[in-house]
Amino acid sequence: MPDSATLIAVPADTRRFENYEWHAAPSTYLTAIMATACGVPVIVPALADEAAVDVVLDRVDGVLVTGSASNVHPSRYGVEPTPAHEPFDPARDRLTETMIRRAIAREIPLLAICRGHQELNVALGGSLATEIQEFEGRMDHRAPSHPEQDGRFALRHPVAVEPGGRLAAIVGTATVEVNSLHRQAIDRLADGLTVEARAPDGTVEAVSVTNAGGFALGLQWHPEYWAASDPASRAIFQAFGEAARQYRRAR
Ligand SMILES: N[C@@H](CCC(=O)NCCCC(=O)O)C(=O)O
Repeated sequence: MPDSATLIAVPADTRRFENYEWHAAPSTYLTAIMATACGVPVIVPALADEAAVDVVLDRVDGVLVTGSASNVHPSRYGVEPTPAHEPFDPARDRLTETMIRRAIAREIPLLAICRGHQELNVALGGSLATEIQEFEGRMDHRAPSHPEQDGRFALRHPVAVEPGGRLAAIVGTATVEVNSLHRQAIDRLADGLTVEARAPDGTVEAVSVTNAGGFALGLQWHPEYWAASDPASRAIFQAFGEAARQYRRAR
């Protein structure tokens, strides 16, 4: 049951269809916010400038940065763009960079998923690697080719959770089985981030903001997809919702 007083900002992707440009977010994230975090999602268009982001952040209790098929523009982490880095969404890049930095500065609870996890690293000065499946010793983290979304999310791999870390305190287990739908990953970890979980090939699967006063997590996988059924995914969304309610009560 959503608590109508707890608002979660969700920065939008831009998409073009039916001859219009849309600012949108996938419903899997919005549903997990409502049903499991028990908050109300507020999609923020990728038109918002810095002043508008501040106005939004004055009114929300959490920020959830979604995954996306698009990639962070490599110029944001000092790399020349190549066709392998495409597709891009520069409007989203601008919005999320501002929103992530400001949410952290204000200690607003932050949950950054997949592209969001990568954006968190870039916003704090880290870099990304692309086509990681082509690197020696790395796994293929891309989604299986399948006509149904359940099939694309079906392939699981384990991640080892750092003992004593912030993620470990939420999921309560040494490993979690995660889905995997990405071809980029953290390369240089930003100063200010702590690794919370890794895949068997060393890929950074989860991070926290080291000095964050509250909830500030990035996850390379998609807990939103299984938030209703998988205990670790549910625990992550419940902890995020609880952090947002605490933030609302405190402000
Ligand atoms: N584009 C980045 C981030 C991956 C990501 O956010 N995936 C979300 C799911 C998209 C889908 O449904 O395929 C990368 O590839 O690493």
